[in-house]
Formats: sequence, structure tokens, C-alpha cells
Amino acid sequence: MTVRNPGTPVSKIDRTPGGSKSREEKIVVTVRLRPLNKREQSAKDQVAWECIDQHTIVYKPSSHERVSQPSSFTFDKVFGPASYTENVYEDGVKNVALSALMGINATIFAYGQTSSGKTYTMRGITEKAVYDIYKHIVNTPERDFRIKISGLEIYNENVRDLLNSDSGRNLKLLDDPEKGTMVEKLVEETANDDQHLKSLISICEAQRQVGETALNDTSSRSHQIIRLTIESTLRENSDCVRSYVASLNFVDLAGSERASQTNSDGVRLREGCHINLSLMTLTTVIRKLSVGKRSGHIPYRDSKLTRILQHSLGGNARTAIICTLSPASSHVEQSRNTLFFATRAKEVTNNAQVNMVISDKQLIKHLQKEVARLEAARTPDPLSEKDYKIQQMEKEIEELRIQRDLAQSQVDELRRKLQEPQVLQTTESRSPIVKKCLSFSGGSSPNLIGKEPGHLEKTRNTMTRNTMGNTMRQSSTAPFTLMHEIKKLEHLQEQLGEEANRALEVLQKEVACHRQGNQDAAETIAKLQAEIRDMCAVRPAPKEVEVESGVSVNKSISANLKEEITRLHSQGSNIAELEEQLENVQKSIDKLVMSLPSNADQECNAETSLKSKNHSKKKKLLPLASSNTANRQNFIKSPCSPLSSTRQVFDSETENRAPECDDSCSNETPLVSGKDAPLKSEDGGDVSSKEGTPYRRTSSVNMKKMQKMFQNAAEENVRSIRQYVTELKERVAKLQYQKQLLVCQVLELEANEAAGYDLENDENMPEIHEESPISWTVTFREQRQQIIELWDVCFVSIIHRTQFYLLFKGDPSDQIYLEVELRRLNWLQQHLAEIGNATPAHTGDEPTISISSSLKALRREREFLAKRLSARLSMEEREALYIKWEVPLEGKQRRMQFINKLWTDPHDSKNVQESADIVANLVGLRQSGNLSKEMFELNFVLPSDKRPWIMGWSNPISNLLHL
Ligand SMILES: Nc1ncnc2c1ncn2[C@@H]1O[C@H](COP(=O)(O)OP(=O)(O)OP(=O)(O)O)[C@@H](O)[C@H]1O
Repeated sequence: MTVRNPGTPVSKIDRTPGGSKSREEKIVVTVRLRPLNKREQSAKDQVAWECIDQHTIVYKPSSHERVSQPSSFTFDKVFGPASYTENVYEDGVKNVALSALMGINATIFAYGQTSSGKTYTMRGITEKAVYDIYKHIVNTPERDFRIKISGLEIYNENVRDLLNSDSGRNLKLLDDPEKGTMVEKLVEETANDDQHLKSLISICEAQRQVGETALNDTSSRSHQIIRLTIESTLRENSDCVRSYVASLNFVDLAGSERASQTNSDGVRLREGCHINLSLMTLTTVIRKLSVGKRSGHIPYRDSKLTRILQHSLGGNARTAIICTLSPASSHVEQSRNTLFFATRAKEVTNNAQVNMVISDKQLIKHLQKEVARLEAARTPDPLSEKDYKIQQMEKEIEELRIQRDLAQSQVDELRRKLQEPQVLQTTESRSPIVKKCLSFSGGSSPNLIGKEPGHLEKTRNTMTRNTMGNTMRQSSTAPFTLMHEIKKLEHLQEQLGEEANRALEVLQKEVACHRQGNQDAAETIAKLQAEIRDMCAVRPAPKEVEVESGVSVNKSISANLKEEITRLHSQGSNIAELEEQLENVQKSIDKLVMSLPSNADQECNAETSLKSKNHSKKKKLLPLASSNTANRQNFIKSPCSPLSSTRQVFDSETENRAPECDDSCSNETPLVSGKDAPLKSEDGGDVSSKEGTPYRRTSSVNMKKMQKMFQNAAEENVRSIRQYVTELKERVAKLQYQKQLLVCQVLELEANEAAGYDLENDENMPEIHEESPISWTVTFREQRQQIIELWDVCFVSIIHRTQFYLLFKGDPSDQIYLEVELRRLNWLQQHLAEIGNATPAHTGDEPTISISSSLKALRREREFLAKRLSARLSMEEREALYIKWEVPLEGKQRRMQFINKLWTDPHDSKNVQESADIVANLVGLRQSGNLSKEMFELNFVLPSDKRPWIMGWSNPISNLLHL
């Protein structure tokens, strides 16, 4: 039995109408506000949030506070501090969870800051869902249910099996083209009943990584996913081969946390870094999905969490998210971020469908029945007709053999009698025996006389009739003539036997050939061609980048800038689409390769033989030079392809055409050259070219050659497509590079602007800014916030953060800088997630980057700033800062303590602003000349280079500080 999510092979999914209707549905988002906990109460924390009705939660500012941020949020349901988990389950997630009983995948998430109540809520929800599942099973006796469970946690970006924790293994994620992301070797147990299931769930919970932090004594340090796979089949209806199968995921995420609040260091700090990194990816995925799935690349692959949950985020599942909040005013920023996340999540649309699979066991049963039924009602098909004819012929041969033996015995008898001439004379005049025996007219072999159609039969009948006629006429003549006739008869019989055997052989080969059919390959090729055609449509016409000499003309600067920015946007999505298409083609090719008969060894042989072929031959067979788009229509022609328009490739016109020069051949010559095509058989057999079929008439076709030719053609196709895809991939890479060049051009234009041109007053300002200044302001805020959060999770230099933060304050011309910074940080985040704690190998002089190296660099920078503190500020100024930033005046290492508080909370705008001011002051950024946009020259590094990011921008400030 196979489960669709993740992973039912498409071939097993029921596609019958009504079998798997998909429905679009938004993620169900609920919010749960817990009561103040003891810690918060003893710290005299205030309640900052209130649920004013069943759908709305509002911020309650203190009397002197001025609120600039949104303060009211609406969701599918909100639950106040007095609510029970049962309410959250019944009104918030029950419907989603129980869909799994009907074959719809479902996922329930808990998301929120550390200690906000995720685990508390998820435990209750899981318990209640299990109770309801078994209640449903009891109430549905007509169905047979099977429940399996697996549990995993993602700890420090490693996947661990919670039902097999002894192994201590980090499980690998595998990408299956059909099944999606799979967790390798994850143990799956079958639950015998509800008690057994509950005990397995508690095993998972007990194995999960938990640690103490300043905010939670039992803080979950990993993301936990418990997956139930529920399968059900109708018991009685023996004709029903389909079952419902769905997975139900209970996901208890680790909580986002600020190091400053959890006071974490060492192991906890590292855990926190990983938690924040993966939650950041989850946020990005949700943000991108919330603006529509067509919003370009969704970075599922940037974290293991989003990879594993890909289906639940915008895919084939119903999803409910419970966002948990602390009501305390000390956590207002974190709570607000959770609510922003929840608001985004509300906009994400999933596409759930009923997963019906066909169980192998039931399918076999069903097929056996079908076979029996067909046997009973046996209708003759072409194959059995041939078998029947062969049997008939065999019978006839047998009859002939008997007659021959009879004739032989009579000849012997005659011979014997010839030795007694007198006896013979008497016998001949009296006995009609010989005459009778040799006169086997139609009566003894009715089938032989003209009853069967076809060449073989006709020939044989003619021969038989002649023979019989002669025999009858001469039966009473001299013994010598009789002997001669018998010999002739024997010879003809032999011939007949041989011909029958040959016919049998041909028929068998033909049947084998039909069975082999190569239909899969033909279908795949058809699909490929369609995909490649799509790709051609998607591929943007690359535009040459020319930095005109007339850039100095102010008008053209703006027009150029506008055009290039628009183009950058359009190219971004085109490239993503193209990349996606290429992936599809690559998959199809792999599938096609797999479908080729005895693929591995044949391909190897074909490769070797291809290498040995000369250059011009290669050109002829692979006519896919990147410039040659016209030829793309031809390259899939093969005898197995339905696209070869009833195999025109073999028509007489083509078969007789001599290869022309290389160039023209590359345009005109079909993939299978005249030499390879089976135009003339070696034994000179005729080829039926009238209907354009490559098959010779049955009796003379060279089947072996045909099969070989099929394989060769299919292999050539695959090679051609591969080459073509490789070329397209190269082009995508070039396009990326070109895009980066364009960014350079835009910057150059901006530099010109800085040199005196007033873009803001120009009428030709890019439309996006001019038309919607408000939307740019919103985008700017969002992007900057995202950048600030990414700086934090990627441990970016705080001097860099300061520079960037102070320089780019929302001017429309900042857009490109923000976009580039975001791109870099996203790459860096992905890189850190991939590399984890591993220390990458040094390559030449290049510095390497990992979480630990970044943390080290950040520490050095803070030490440097701590030293600058005494140099730049007086004692009084320093002490004022210590008081404001709550650094004990008597404590040791006050400077370091103070510096360690800077840039520590990306969600606290005050912390960010003040940190930037202080760092700018310490390193003298505000002094004239030290802070200008021109210092942010873009230094493009392709992500594929996997070079360390370090600054990303070529940054003169690092020179300034001699860092
Ligand atoms: N709704 C609630 N009512 C009463 N107590 C609650 C509620 N929610 C949480 N708590 C209590 O708050 C504490 C923290 O809860 P919990 O461990 O579930 O938080 P968490 O979000 O899972 O934290 P972390 O991310 O650190 O694992 C626990 O002691 C729990 O019992």
C-alpha cells in the first residue's frame, strides 16, 4: 500500500471521476492566548492583548504609549486565556484533522514564540484527534481501517527518528520525482488500537529534545512531526479495489526566541540559531505563498522543515495553524510577529484532494477475477486467431505425415510384390486397394482443399492438388513411375513442413514485437516534445545589454533605468519558470531512459559506439545546435514516436535521399539516417512503403533489425534531448549573469544621478514608485524588516547592518539595494542551513563561512567596538548608556556587556534604531564621507560559486576600520 503524501506513485492514484477531486482552500488560522504564567506574574508583567470577540484580538497599549503599528488582528477563530484545549480542537482544527479519515491529507501546526504554549496545545489536540479517530472507526464497521505512525524531530537541522532513537542516526531526506521528499529509513509502526497508538505517541514525545531556558523550564529544542497514516477499505464490497489513504501530521514547532531573553549561550544558543533559521525559512515560504503561488520561486528547499512539510504548505493537504501567544507586555514584539505570520498564513491556499489508492493485494484479486471472467467469455483476438491457425497447420502436417507413412508402407508392399511378378499381376487386376489408398481425395483431409485463405495455404493446396491429381492418374502405371511420384510427394511434404515452421517463427516474433510495443517511450517522447515547446514559448528573448555612450543624457538615464528595472522583474519570473520547465524535462528524460529496454548496458554500448563515430555523423544525428530552433520539430522523429506522423521518417522519399552537406542535413535530415533506417532488408526482401509503414510483409520481415533500430532511435532521441537541456541550462545561467550586469547598469545610472541629476523630479521615474508611493513604503518596511531578521539569523556584521540601516531609509532609489541585499541574505541563510555546523574545506585563499565562523567574526567585531567605547565616549556618556541599557554599573566587563546588547533584537525597532546610532557613533560613520550609497558597490558572486559571503558588498568601511 502506498500513501500519496508524501509519495503515492502517480500510477497508483485513482484518477477516475470523483475519485480524486481537488479543492482549493485557505489555511485555517486560529490564535490562542494563554494566561500570564508565574514568571510573568512575578515580574509584574502586564496583559497586553485581549480577545474582543471570537475572531479578533487587539493590542492594549499602556496609557502613555503611542501605537504606530497595527493593533487589531482578525482570524478564523481566536481563543482567550480562559479557553480550554478542547475548545481549540472542536472549533479550530477538528474538521481539518478528521479529513484524514476520508482520504484527505491534513496537517495541524502550532507556531509561536518560546513558552507561548505550543506543546501544551498540541498534546491536547493530538489526544483529542486520536480519540475521535477511533470513535469514527468504531462507528464505521463497514470499513476496514489501518493506522500507522511515524515520528521525527528536526534538531539542529538534523532529522532524527523518534521511534528508533537508539540508532542515533541522522536520517537523510530523499527526493523522489513522484513521491516528493521522503525521509529515508524512518520507522513506521502499525497501531493495534487506540491505547497502542497513544503509547507510541508518548514514546515520540519522550524522545524529543527538551532543555531549560530562562523562559521555559521544558523548552522544546526541536521541531516535532508525528505522522499518522490512515488507510481504509470497504469490507464487504469485494469489487472495490480502491482505498482511502491519507496522512495526518501533528507538528509542534520549536519556538522562536531571542538570545537576549532566553539568556542562552553554548548549546542552547546554537539550538536557538537553528530554530530561528528554519522558522525564518518557514516565514519566507508562507510570505511568498500568501501572495500567490505564481510569485516565483518558493524556497521550500532552504530548510528541512519546509522540505518535509512542502505538501502541507500550498499543496495537497488541508492545513490548520494554531498560533500561540503570551499575553505579557514584555513579549509584545514577539507576539506581534506571530500575528503577522498568522495574517500571512491566512492567505495561503492549499489544494487538497481525496487520495484513493489501489491496494496491490486487492488489485491482484480483482485481476484474477477478471481473467477468469474473460476466460469464460473468451472472444477471439488476433493473437489467438494466429495461434489457432498454427495449430491447424500443425494438425495438417501431422495428417500428411500419417499419409506419407501409409504411402511408404504401400510402396514397401508394392516393392515386395514386384519381386513376385505373377502375384502382382493377379493382384493388380483384382484388388482396388492401392488405388483406393493413394486416392486421398478431399474426404480424408477436408481442410487442405481451398478452405483457408492466405498465401501459405494457397501454395500448399495447389501443390497438394497437383500431387493428388498426378498420383491418381498414374496410380495404375508402372511401379517406377509410382516410386517417382511418392518421392515427389515426400519432397513437397518436407517443403510444406519447413514453410509451416517458418511461418510459426515469424508469427511468434511479430507477437513479441507487438507486446514490447515501446509505447511508454513513445508517450514520454510526446510529453517531452510538448514540454520543450512550452519552454521555447517561455524563454525570454535575451536582449543585449548595451551601456550607451549617450547615458549622460538625463532623459535617457531615467528611461533606461525604468526599462531595466521592469526587465529585471520580468526576467526573474521567466528564469524561474524556465528553470522549472528544465527540471520537468530532466525528469522526463530520466524516466525515458529508464523505460528503454535493457537500458544500462545498451546505453553504455551506444555511448561507446557514438564516441567512435566521426564528427559529421554526430552532427547529423544530433541536430540541436542552440541556434537551430527550426530543427526542434524534427529531432524527436523515430519509429517509436507517435509524433513521427505515422512514421514518415521511413517513407520512400526520405529513404532514398542521400545525406547532403552537414549544414543542410542539420536542418532537414531526420534523426534516423538513411543508413540506419530499415529500407532494404539484407536478404533483399521488399518493403511496404505505400502506407508508410516500416514493416515488411510478415513472411520476410527482419524482426531483429527492427527492434535494434527502435532502440537506437530512442537512445539517439534521449541523447539529443539531454544535450538540448544542457544547452538550455547554460543559457539560464547566462541569463542570470546578464541580469546581474543589468543591476550594475542601474547602479551606474544611479551614480550619475548622485553626480547631479535629480531623478525624483523626473517625470519618467519608474512607475512602481510614482504610481504607488504607499505600496513602496509598505514594501520597503517589509523588506527592511526581513533584512534585519536575516542579519540576525545569519550573524551578519553589525557594522554592516548599521551602515545599511542608516543609508537606506525608504527612498525609491533604495529599492535595488534592498532587493540585492535580500537575495544575498537568502542565499546566505540557505548556505548556513545546508552547511550547519560543519566547517567547510578551505579552497585556496578564500575564507570560509559557517555558523561558527560567523559567530567568531561577530564576537571579534563586538570586542573591537567595546574598545572603541572608551576611545569615543566620556565616562559620563558611557555610564548614562549603561543605565539606559540596564548594564549593572558595578559589574565586570561592562563595556562588553553593553556592546553585547546591541543589535540583539530584530523585532524591536527601538533596539535596532538605537543600536545603529551607537555603532555609527563608535566607528565614526556619520563623519562626512564615511556614509554614502556609493560605498555599496555591488560585487556579484554567483551562489553556485559557494564562496563565503562575508560582506557581500565591497565595503570600504572595513578598510576604514582595518577589520
Ligand atoms: N493555555 C494555557 N493554559 C495554561 N498553561 C499554559 C497554557 N499554555 C501553556 N501553558 C504553560 O506554559 C508553559 C510553556 O508552555 P509550552 O511548553 O507548551 O510552550 P512552548 O510554546 O511549547 O515552548 P517552547 O517553544 O519553548 O517549547 C508550560 O508550563 C505550560 O503548561
